[in-house]
Formats: sequence, C-alpha cells, structure tokens
Amino acid sequence: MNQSKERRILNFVLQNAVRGDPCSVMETIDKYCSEKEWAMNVGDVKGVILDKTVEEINPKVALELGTYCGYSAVRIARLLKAGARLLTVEFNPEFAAIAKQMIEFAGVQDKVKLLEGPSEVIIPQLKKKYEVDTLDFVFVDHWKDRYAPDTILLQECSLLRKGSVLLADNIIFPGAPEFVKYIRNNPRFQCSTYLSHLEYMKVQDAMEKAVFLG
Ligand SMILES: CNc1ncnc2c1ncn2[C@@H]1O[C@H](/C=C/CNC(=O)c2cc(-c3ccc(F)cc3)cc(O)c2O)[C@H](F)[C@H]1O
Ligand SMILES: [Mg+2]
Repeated sequence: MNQSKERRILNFVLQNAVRGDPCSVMETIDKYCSEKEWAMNVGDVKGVILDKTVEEINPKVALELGTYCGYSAVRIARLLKAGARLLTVEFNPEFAAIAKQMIEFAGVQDKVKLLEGPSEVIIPQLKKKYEVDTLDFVFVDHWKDRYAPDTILLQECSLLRKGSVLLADNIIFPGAPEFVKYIRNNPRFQCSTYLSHLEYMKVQDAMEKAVFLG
C-alpha cells in the first residue's frame, strides 16, 4: 500500500538529516515541506516565535497538543534545560509512531514524553498519571475547534498557575475563532497576537500568546 506523506517526510529525515542534531532534523523537514510536499508543521517562520516564547519562559514542564510528525516537539525540546520535560499529545497512531522516530532520531527523546491518546482524555490524567503539578508552557496546535474546550479543561484540572503561558498556532489560517473569542474576552488571560506567515507559504497567519493570570 502506498506510503503516507508523513512517512515520506520521516524517511527524508532519516536519509538526509544528521542523527542526534535537532536543528538538522528541523531544517530537513522544512526543506522537504517547502520544496516537495507541504505539511502542517509550525515551520521555520512561526518556529522563531515559538523559540522566543520557550526561551523567555524556560519551562520546566511543557505540554504540546497535537504532535503530528514531531517537528515542534523537536523544536521545543532542543531548547529545554536539563531536567525540563515536554509532554506531547497525539491520538493518531500512525502520526504518533512517526513522531516517536523523529524525536529519537533528533536525540531529544530524554526530554520528550509522547502521550498517545485524545487530549480530552490525557489532560485529566496529567496530575495523577504523569506527575504534573502545573504547566509552565502549553503549545496548542491540534484541531482548531478543540483549542477553546481544552483551554477550559486545563483550567478545570488546575493545570495552569499564575504566569502559565499558552501559545496557539493558526489564529488566522485555518483560524480558531471560538478560541480567539473565548481567550481575548477572558479577564483571566493576558493576550497578545504575533502576526506571521503560514508555514512554507506567503499566506498570513498568526500565533496567540495567552498568559494565565491565576
Ligand atoms: C482533539 N484531541 C486531540 N488529541 C490528540 N491529538 C489530536 C487531537 N486533535 C488533533 N490531534 C492531532 O493533532 C494534529 C492536528 C493538527 C491540526 N492542525 C491543522 O489542522 C493545521 C492546518 C493548517 C492548514 C493551513 C492551510 C491549509 F490550506 C490547510 C491546513 C496549518 C496548520 O499549522 C495546522 O496546525 C494531528 F494531525 C492530529 O492527529
Ligand atoms: Mg499549526
């Protein structure tokens, strides 16, 4: 049966990137997805906004919703200090398998825990099963209609503390209108919008940063 696009991306990395070098893995995915097949990685342009946010927060415990091929998991994990960890959630088994290999090839597997399952099931398990107290940083990049419900769920599960930072991808394209409406009118969040471009395209996109005020 013919290969998936995600499998082709992984194979291109395994054949062309430098094992153990996260930057090489990111560059190789970006090269493939800008030259051969577009894919919904956060990419190199919005990736800089993600980098700056992670470096500013220097999170001990980070969560990612929507691993996909593992591009942003590698991107975030490479910036984490010793002892810090990223929990990344993916419910598609094929994507989870690909992301696992991508993360291992990049050499960041000691900092990343890939949790296979739906975010709505995993989030309520984070405290007891995954020994999380509160989250310092959350990268939101899964189905766009799930951004708002999962942000509410994070609060209901007391996983956010004063100063926890959410960074949400695709605020313009494909867009997450319910989330934007919810978060910008919510006095418990301090929001800022980072205008940018959709991965590998000239199309406009943006990321929303929301700081939980407690
Ligand atoms: C709902 N709970 C979930 N739990 C665990 N994993 C999940 C869950 N929901 C999805 N996943 C997992 O998270 C991923 C989903 C990413 C979705 N991303 C996008 O759709 C997305 C789309 C575009 C886009 C832009 C232009 C265009 F012309 C077409 C598309 C650009 C982007 O940057 C995106 O992030 C993965 F696929 C899914 O299994
Ligand atoms: Mg995205």
